[in-house]
Amino acid sequence: MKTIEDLDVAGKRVFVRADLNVPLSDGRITDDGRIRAVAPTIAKLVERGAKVVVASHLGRPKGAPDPQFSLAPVAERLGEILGKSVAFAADTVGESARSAVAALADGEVALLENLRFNAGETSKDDAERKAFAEQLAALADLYVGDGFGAVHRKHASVYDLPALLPHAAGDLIATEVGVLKKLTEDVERPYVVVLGGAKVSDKLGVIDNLLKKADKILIGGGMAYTFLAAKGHEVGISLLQEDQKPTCLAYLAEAEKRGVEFVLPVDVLVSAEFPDLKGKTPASYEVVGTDAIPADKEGLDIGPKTRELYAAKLADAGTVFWNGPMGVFEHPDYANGTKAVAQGLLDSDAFTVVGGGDSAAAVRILGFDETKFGHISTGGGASLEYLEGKTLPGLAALEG
Ligand SMILES: Nc1ncnc2c1ncn2[C@@H]1O[C@H](COP(=O)(O)OP(=O)(O)O)[C@@H](O)[C@H]1O
Ligand SMILES: O=C(OP(=O)(O)O)[C@H](O)COP(=O)(O)O
Repeated sequence: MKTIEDLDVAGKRVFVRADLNVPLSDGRITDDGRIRAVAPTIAKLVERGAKVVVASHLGRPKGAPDPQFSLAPVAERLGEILGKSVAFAADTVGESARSAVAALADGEVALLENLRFNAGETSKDDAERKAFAEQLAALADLYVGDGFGAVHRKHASVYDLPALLPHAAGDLIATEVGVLKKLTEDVERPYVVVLGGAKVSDKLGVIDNLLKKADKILIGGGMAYTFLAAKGHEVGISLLQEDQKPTCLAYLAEAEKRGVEFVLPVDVLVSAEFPDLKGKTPASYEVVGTDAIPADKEGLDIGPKTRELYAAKLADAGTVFWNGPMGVFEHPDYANGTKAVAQGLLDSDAFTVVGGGDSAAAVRILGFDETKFGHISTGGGASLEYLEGKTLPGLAALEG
């Protein structure tokens, strides 16, 4: 893979595909980790006299403009981090983008509006994706892929665009791949994988491969309920991937066959309502065993017994990979499971890797010192698929 040092960027328009998918609350950025992570690449290009065109997705808008997913607040924050103003284009490939790029002097930066406001970005139709990539290619001379969190997506700006322009990997991708590669080689054992979060359908599949590598797998967050339901428990109105129940049962059987400790929550915090994440008014919840979840309630965090159990399972770890918060950590009443796992990582002597936009944000928002972890990856799904040994579209495209 080429690096940005291999590109002659001075005076050229350089398209940087970043992952600036940061958590927002009421239009305010609650954690800027992903912006800080890619800023050194942008600063290096600025230093070398490039005209830098930055692009990213944010959230999952449905292929059309949706103001709640605008990158405008990110342009401002990126400018603060870089210490220079960042022009913001109100569209991605339209008049605003064209004029913002045309107005760039050497060493200046513009951020385009959310790539996913265009249906072509995520289209499953190759021709539609390529057509959008061609529109993006018209805005630049060179391409730098540095959106590690999105390299597992076969999307126009990640996969198709690098084929149209001379390209290289940015420094963030190089660092991420360097660390994660170590976890695919010989790891210090016991190797413990902790999985949670809300992107259940995306991430259940990776367990198949992790069963061949890990010594213990601890499940929490929204991921737990499909397993509990598969085992015949009532899960009320919790996150559930009904069609994946047979897969979950197969994983549990395979874990037993291989001697992998597969651990599910023994108790959870349940509520009839999703918490108020804006005002953070106190939640009303109860702690129940996972064999006693009421039919009209939703599981929103792991309970105190599970916190203790997971801390004990982490204590003797040699290596830990963790993706996905244990609960709806954005509300203080449901943050204790995530805190306990973060603390469990720090209390062990293990080499610890935390991956994922929300997991990394959770660690910082909950007050942990990020430098105490072995590595904080900007990608959750991306790092899991990398650990699976899969060819990731966004990395393969940079190799070609
Ligand atoms: N039990 C749960 N029910 C609903 N959402 C949950 C639950 N546990 C965690 N979450 C949510 O999961 C989200 C993060 O999931 P995900 O995107 O998969 O993680 P990451 O970004 O770290 O890869 C958080 O917003 C959190 O509120
Ligand atoms: O937040 C992301 O992934 P993650 O939650 O797995 O870390 C990336 O920005 C990818 O977003 P997507 O899962 O909507 O494609």
